[in-house]
Amino acid sequence: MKALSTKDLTKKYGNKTVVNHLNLEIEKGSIFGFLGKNGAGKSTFINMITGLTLPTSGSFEILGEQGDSLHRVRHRIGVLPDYSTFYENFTALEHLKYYSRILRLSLTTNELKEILKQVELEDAINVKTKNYSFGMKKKLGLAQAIINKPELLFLDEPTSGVDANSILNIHTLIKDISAQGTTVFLTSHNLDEVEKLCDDIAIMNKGTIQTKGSMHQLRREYQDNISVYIKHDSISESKQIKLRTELSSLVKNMKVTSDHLELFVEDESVIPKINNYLVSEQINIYRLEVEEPSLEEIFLNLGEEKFSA
Ligand SMILES: Nc1ncnc2c1ncn2[C@@H]1O[C@H](COP(=O)(O)OP(=O)(O)OP(=O)(O)O)[C@@H](O)[C@H]1O
Repeated sequence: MKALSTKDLTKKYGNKTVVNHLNLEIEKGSIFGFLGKNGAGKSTFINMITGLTLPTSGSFEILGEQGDSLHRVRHRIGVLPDYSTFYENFTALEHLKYYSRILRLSLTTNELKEILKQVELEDAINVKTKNYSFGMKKKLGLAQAIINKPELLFLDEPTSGVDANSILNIHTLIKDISAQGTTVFLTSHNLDEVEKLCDDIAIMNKGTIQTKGSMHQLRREYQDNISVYIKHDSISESKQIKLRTELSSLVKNMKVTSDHLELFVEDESVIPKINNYLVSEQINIYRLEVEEPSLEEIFLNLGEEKFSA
């Protein structure tokens, strides 16, 4: 079952089409990465799905309900917006108490403190949010987004402005939340983060989806060459020459040395063939490493400018 599916979802501001007939399906239980350059239309898309702005045309279904009945599933959704605003004179705990009352959740003070602990705000529970840093506000926004144990959680840039240690903690938290069955919809300009966390990815460009698929599919689709490094026994000069000749039909490029091979292949299906050949030649292999292209390289292959936050 899908957690979210959109059909020709479109948003125009005046003559400008910001989201253009967008069709997207998000599998339940997945961590979905939604990427795109500044101004691609990501936040506008989230705003439509979470009811902050109305679509110009098209439709969507969220947690089994049509988009125009969003109010029926609102309590099953969590949202961390790009920028959260808080009452300056409220402490973090007062905020969560207030928010849990709005959502009619009967959470005890200890339960609320536990949520603040999850986002590493346990030392700042009683500090007024006017004294919070940008990163602390992000964490409080995250606490607010997960307070209702949502089935579908939207995270808009969850780690921007957050220090390195806290980023690791937030990644662990996202994985834990996902492991408990929550579907996570994540936007981020941090490609390493997306690569590390997300099962499926869509890349948006000028209001449309430029490409989508699992990390594995995208790698296969956009990689030019697969780099293979093989460390082996020391071999003689004549054996190196023989290797060069035998491998030339399998690989695109190669460097043959006495104790290792550096190969570039077009298709991973030739890797077992290379391995079998080395074994048949009684060359002992100590290490075989296949280097896959990173998400950043996939972007470069898409003809996109290098990403920056
Ligand atoms: N309320 C609005 N009125 C007019 N234009 C808007 C409005 N909101 C967004 N836009 C325009 O829509 C386009 C897409 O904006 P959006 O914020 O959705 O992009 P984004 O992909 O989330 O970008 P970023 O990564 O910078 O957050 C931009 O050109 C923006 O100026």
